[in-house]
Order: sequence, then C-alpha cells, then structure tokens
Amino acid sequence: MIDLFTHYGTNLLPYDGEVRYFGPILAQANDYLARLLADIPWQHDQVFVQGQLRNTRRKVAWFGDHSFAYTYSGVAHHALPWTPVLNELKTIVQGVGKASFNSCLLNLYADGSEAMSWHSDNEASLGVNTTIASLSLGAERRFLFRHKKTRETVEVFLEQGSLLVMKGETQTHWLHSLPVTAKINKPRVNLTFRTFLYVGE
Ligand SMILES: O=C(O)CCC(=O)C(=O)O
Ligand SMILES: [Fe+2]
Repeated sequence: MIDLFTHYGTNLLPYDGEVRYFGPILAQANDYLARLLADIPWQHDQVFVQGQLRNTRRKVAWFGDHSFAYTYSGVAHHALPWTPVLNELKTIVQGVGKASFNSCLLNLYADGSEAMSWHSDNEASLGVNTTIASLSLGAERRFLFRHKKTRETVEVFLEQGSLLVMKGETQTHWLHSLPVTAKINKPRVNLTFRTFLYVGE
C-alpha cells in the first residue's frame, strides 16, 4: 500500500525531468473501463503523414472545461463538455496527482497492435513544464521514455487503474512512446489529463 502523504510516487527519470508512477490508484477500474468503452464517442484521430491526411488506428476523444480548439498535425479538434464519469475520474486524479487540469485527451488501443510512436507533449498550447496525468484502464502495456540527447531509455509497465504523472522538464528533454506489443489482445483506455493555456477559437 502506497502512503500518499509521505510518498508522492517514484520518479522514474534519472535526470532532466520528473515522471511519478503511483501504481494502481483506482478501485473498480474494470467498471470504469466498461463505461468508457460504451459511452465515449470514440473516433479515429487524423494526422498528416508525409503530406497525406491519414486515420490513426487508435481512437481518441477530447473533453474539456471549454470547447477548446486544438490544432495538431494540421487538423483542428474541439473539446466536448465533461461527462459525469470523466468528472469523477478527474477529481480522483487531481487528488492523487496534486494538480488540476482543464482537459482530458482519451486514447483507445483496441489491442497490442495499436500503439503511439515517439513524441513529446510540448505543443505551445500546453506551455513549458506542463503537468500531464495519465490514467490507464484495461490491458497492461509497456511505456517508454527516451532522452532526446543521451538516448537513455526508461521502461515502465502501466498497470490497470494506475496513475503516471509527467511534470517539470520531462517534455523538454524526453520523448515517450507506447510500443506495439504483439501478444496483447485486450483493449486499453488511457486518459491524459492536461492543462490548456488558451481557450476558444
Ligand atoms: O497511451 C498512453 O499511455 C500515452 C498517450 C500519450 O502519450 C498521449 O496521448 O500523448
Ligand atoms: Fe504523450
């Protein structure tokens, strides 16, 4: 049992950032997973790859305090209003992570063949040294960090119901990815709670 008062996760990074892994923090993670799979209006994301607009295999959904407009990879996205279940999860995550968030990007990976390639969440709309809290439901997946200069790699397994918080200089110095994992045939839902700096169109 993790003592949340004296132990604010464990920093997985050796330098240049702070990634706190809290392990499983959520009771009834399976119930939340079932509700999110059924109720969220999941859609394939769209990204430009070599000048062509492509659907990602992974599905996404985006929620927020306001109908934020967010453009990445040349495609505009608009946040939907919070649902009761997402508000409930936000409250839990904010309590454990000791931070507050005004939006949540959800990812649905149907099985281990769906993944996310190396990136940093360093868009201008998030500002520098932003805090991102990542809640994982469903299949346990491998998650990797790679330092941009030294290329040192750090690995963590994101358990069902677990919380990971990325903060400080993490996005400046490290990339992260969710690699393909051949043997996993169950879905994983990931909720990344974020703070957007500006609102509207
Ligand atoms: O699925 C994950 O755990 C990571 C998702 C992620 O890095 C992102 O949405 O930016
Ligand atoms: Fe990310």
